[in-house]
Amino acid sequence: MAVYTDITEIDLKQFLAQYEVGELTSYKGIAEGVENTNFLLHTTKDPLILTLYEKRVEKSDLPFFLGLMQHLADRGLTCPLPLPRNDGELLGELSGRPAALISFLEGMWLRKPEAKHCREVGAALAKMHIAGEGFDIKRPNALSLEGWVSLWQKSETRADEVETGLQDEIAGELDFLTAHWPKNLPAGVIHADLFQDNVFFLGDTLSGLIDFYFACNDMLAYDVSICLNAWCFEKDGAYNVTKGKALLEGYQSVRPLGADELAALPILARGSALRFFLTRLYDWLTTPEGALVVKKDPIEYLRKLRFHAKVESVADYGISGEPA
Ligand SMILES: Nc1ncnc2c1ncn2[C@@H]1O[C@H](COP(=O)(O)OP(=O)(O)OP(=O)(O)O)[C@@H](O)[C@H]1O
Ligand SMILES: N[C@@H](CCO)C(=O)O
Repeated sequence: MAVYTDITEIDLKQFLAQYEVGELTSYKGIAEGVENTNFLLHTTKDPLILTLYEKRVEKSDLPFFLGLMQHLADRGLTCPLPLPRNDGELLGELSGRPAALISFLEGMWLRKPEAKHCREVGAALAKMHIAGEGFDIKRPNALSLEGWVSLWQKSETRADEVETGLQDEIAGELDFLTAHWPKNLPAGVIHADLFQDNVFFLGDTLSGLIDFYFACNDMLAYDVSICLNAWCFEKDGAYNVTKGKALLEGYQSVRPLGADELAALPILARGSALRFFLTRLYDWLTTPEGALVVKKDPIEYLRKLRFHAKVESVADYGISGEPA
């Protein structure tokens, strides 16, 4: 459960008085998610999401995240919209945390996605990449190579508690990725965390994307590799080539990948697996016992990393290496 910060009804009502959102009728904490605190609010008008931004969100990044949602929604992408306060500001404060009200998006996330859903996710990611063009605030990816090295420095001495031999393996991996990380691939605004719980469906139809709080500027194909990792492996750790093919074809039906992007996919996927391994490892080692949050398994991402390290070409992902 991720309700890190509690709120009182009195404080909430004072906070809501700064918006044109009707009268509060009920509110409850949302158990899902690991990063921020979310509440579902019912009012005499529309339902709303209240987000209190927690440890990994820098307050200075919030204009990027909130502005991006507005930019994408203006360009037809279905995503939540931050609501302005009466003074025009998108950001306020509640219980000592930066806080925003966000429009409620209909839909549910899928526990057991199939290939047809992966195809839709690929297409939606490509649409997001195109809709992100022209967004004028920049945010470098804080969780790319340099960020990985500093995260690793915080965990490395305890890494072998999770699996023997990890210290050497990850140090070697970081050296490899540092030496071979692609440069000059097409870049733009990426979501950077488009996992199952951040994509809503109504029936089999994708109804919207949420949680833009890792969004940043980076290589577009890196975002594709994040989705391959998040959507195309089974619980037993096996890569599902049918899902991978569907996701990549879905993406390319909107934005074909160049030959350079296709060739780089294995190393990008290796890097994105390392990124989620490292944040999960850090949380695994630092989250106190009894904390009301379900810790995510770092080893799941280590297995994915090892899979990509053995991939020889994109044919292993289920598509040809020729640009579509
Ligand atoms: N705009 C929205 N409309 C409807 N439900 C939402 C919305 N935003 C968040 N939620 C609900 O809150 C949950 C957690 O939200 P979110 O994924 O943004 O949290 P998080 O802590 O940042 O999560 P993560 O662990 O994915 O980074 C979602 O799974 C969804 O149920
Ligand atoms: N999607 C991330 C958690 C949110 O940042 C993970 O599964 O590790």
